[in-house]
Amino acid sequence: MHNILCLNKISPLGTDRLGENYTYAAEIENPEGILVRSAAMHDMELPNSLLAIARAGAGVNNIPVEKCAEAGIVVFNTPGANANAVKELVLAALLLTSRKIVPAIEWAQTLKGTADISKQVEKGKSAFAGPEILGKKLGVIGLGAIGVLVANAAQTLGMQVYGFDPFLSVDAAWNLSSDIVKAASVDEIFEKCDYITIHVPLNDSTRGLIGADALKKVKKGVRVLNFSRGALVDTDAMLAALADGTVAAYATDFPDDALLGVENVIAIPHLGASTPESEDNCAVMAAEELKDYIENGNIRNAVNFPNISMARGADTRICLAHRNIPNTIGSFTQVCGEAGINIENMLSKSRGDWAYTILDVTGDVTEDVREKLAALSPVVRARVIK
Ligand SMILES: NC(=O)c1ccc[n+]([C@@H]2O[C@H](COP(=O)([O-])OP(=O)(O)OC[C@H]3O[C@@H](n4cnc5c(N)ncnc54)[C@H](O)[C@@H]3O)[C@@H](O)[C@H]2O)c1
Ligand SMILES: O=C(O)CC[C@@H](O)C(=O)O
Repeated sequence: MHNILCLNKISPLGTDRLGENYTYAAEIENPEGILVRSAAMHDMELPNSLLAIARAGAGVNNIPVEKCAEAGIVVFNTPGANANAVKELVLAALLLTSRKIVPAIEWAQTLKGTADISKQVEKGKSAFAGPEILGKKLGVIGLGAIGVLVANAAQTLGMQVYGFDPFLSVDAAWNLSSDIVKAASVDEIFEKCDYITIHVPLNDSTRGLIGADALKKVKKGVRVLNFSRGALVDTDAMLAALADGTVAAYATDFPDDALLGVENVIAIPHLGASTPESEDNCAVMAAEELKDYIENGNIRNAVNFPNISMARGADTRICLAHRNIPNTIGSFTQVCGEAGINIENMLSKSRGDWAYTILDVTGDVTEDVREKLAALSPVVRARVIK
């Protein structure tokens, strides 16, 4: 029986995929896998039993990814599985930041029980007028799974869309409408666009992407949308820009105390991925990634080890997570050779500092052999699957 710890509520469609050999719960002894959404894991003690963490979602900034690699724990995410849900909320936010819909609805509610509501409506509505998005310039920073969908959809709504992504993938380039203008720099987006939406991961190089410097370059009255992570936008700088009218409206999926209650801030409680469809998609993908890794040692959609999959070709599989340094594979074959183990099939892949090798073997892979492999200095995890 494989134990899976669920740190957040995970759609049953996903947990059902694990099958009868799995037990999953919010509290469980010796978990081999963790299923998580946004739960903060940086201060969590990682049990020795833990082989993998699957993030049912895109952002992995809640997980200590490098610490996991050092411990031989593979971290997965579910690329694109919630992208449409986020795209739809971003489209809503384009309109919410334009047409003052939220304060207008709140104001309309205050009319309840008062006299001659239709007259008051006609008199009061001018306070909530706002521009159309048709023909306006939208800058999309980050053209991954979400950014591409947002860019293409906004273009079909009649916006002039500028995109910026210095690491654009080939897949994203294929999916991006040819009408999207390629911005030469992020500054071009800041300088030209009436609306800016960010769809990049939070990391050391993107933290504070929209801060005081960026807000000095933007067009007056720009509308900013942040459905990626709160810390991508410097809250103090944003509050100053809202106060002096540099930013006409800021829509964020990541409210903080300083933003709540501020005029022209639309604060949404992290609802980007909260649709049944995306919760199902993410849970299914995460569960399948975890199951294939636990049962076969295959890696699909990891963020700290290479993707690597091989059909099972012998009774016993040895999986080695290791540092990407010379002569490591030679040391594996030497240990196997000395133990009389024959390697039938082998696959090794690297990703930056880390690598992963699968050996399908015949012969008796004893615990002693596994320990010898685990003791090799580049190896962070040696696993035998029979
Ligand atoms: N609000 C929500 O509920 C919700 C849901 C899903 C994802 N997210 C957030 O959105 C982010 C993006 O999700 P995704 O699925 O599109 O991820 P993705 O990995 O498919 O795309 C991210 C893109 O950002 C690009 N990028 C990285 N650094 C950049 C930089 N400095 N400038 C411009 N582009 C840069 C990458 O090249 C990549 O194309 C996630 O990391 C997550 O934080 C939020
Ligand atoms: O799980 C969620 O609700 C949010 C997920 C989202 O922030 C992500 O990064 O995929």
